[in-house]
Amino acid sequence: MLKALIVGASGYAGAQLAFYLSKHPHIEIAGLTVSEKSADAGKLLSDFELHPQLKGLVDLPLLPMADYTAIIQDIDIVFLATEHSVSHDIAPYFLEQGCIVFDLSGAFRVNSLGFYTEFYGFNHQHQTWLDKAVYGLAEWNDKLIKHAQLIAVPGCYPTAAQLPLKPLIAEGLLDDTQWPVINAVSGVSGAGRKASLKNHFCEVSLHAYGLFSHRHQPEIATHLGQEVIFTPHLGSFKQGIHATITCRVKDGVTTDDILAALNKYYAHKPLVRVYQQGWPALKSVVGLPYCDIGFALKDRHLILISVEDNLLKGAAAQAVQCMNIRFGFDETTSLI
Ligand SMILES: NC(=O)C1=CN([C@@H]2O[C@H](COP(=O)(O)OP(=O)(O)OC[C@H]3O[C@@H](n4cnc5c(N)ncnc54)[C@H](OP(=O)(O)O)[C@@H]3O)[C@@H](O)[C@H]2O)C=CC1
Ligand SMILES: CC(=O)N[C@@H](CCC(=O)OP(=O)(O)O)C(=O)O
Repeated sequence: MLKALIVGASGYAGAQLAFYLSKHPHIEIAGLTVSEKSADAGKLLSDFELHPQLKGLVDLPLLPMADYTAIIQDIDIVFLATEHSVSHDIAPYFLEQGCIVFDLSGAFRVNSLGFYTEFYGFNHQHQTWLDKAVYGLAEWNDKLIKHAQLIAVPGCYPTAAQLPLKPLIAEGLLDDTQWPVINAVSGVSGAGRKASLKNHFCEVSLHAYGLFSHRHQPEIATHLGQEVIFTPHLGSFKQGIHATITCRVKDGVTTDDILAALNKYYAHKPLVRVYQQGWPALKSVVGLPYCDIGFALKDRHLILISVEDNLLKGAAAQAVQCMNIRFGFDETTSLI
């Protein structure tokens, strides 16, 4: 059995990770941690005020992240389900101890120091680890993930945006003079568990945010190798991302070409489901680890629809998928 630690276990992504790991036949949860002064330190993760859905499944205490050396004993794998700057600060410690680290934050996703100053508001101090980090878009980077020590699990919006576009770019079907336009709506859990007026459920109706400035735009563009226009929206539902992506295809490209490209890359990838006709709705993926993709083509105008659960394929499920790939387990172990 491999021993895994989840840092930030009381958060939305951390609790989902704990659920998956509790079912995993090759993983033992060796520790669940929160911040040193967390109000939840000492409680069980399944406490009635935290994640009672895990009662009887993960009745483990949340340890305050005070003494790293005590926590790190015999740990093979660390999941960082923490805010970007926290992951940035603590990942090197675990890496230097030889742990395999899966970071769910954005702290190691783009290899550019300036990107962090501009979009994350902190100066990145770990160029060496940025150089070594592998971007965990599981369906596309499995060969690199297999040998990585630090896996930067993609953002929730970037996963939903890139999975439908990548096959079309790889097959040269898009007219690259027109940037794909990605409009995506996320549920409120995308903003994490900590309450604020901005993501207070009663205050949210449906609004766009981060116009031309959201940090996921450069993440998407970097890993697609294609500029995009990306506009995130917040909707009044709990979980899920629905992305509508409008692009222009090259002259002569047909519906069959689009379908053939999607099937070529995903027919044997169990966590991406391509609709052979029609397109998916959010309800088909909420609570499940899939990204579902459909499309419609009219003349040279293509609309791609992709849906995922932001906390699952957009975070915890993709992290576990990466771990399964990294350690040679079946990709879907404990996920489906
Ligand atoms: N929510 C989503 O849809 C997605 C989230 N992500 C990323 O995953 C990460 C976690 O997100 P999410 O679960 O939503 O966040 P939450 O705010 O729900 O949870 C954050 C967790 O981190 C803990 N924490 C805070 N500071 C520290 C610290 N210094 N040391 C240890 N633990 C700490 C919090 O507990 P406490 O404050 O009590 O210490 C809590 O357990 C973020 O980087 C986010 O960007 C990625 C994709 C999707
Ligand atoms: C609805 C909402 O607020 N979503 C978050 C993105 C989700 C997230 O946690 O960011 P990462 O995927 O980069 O880790 C945001 O827009 O900042």
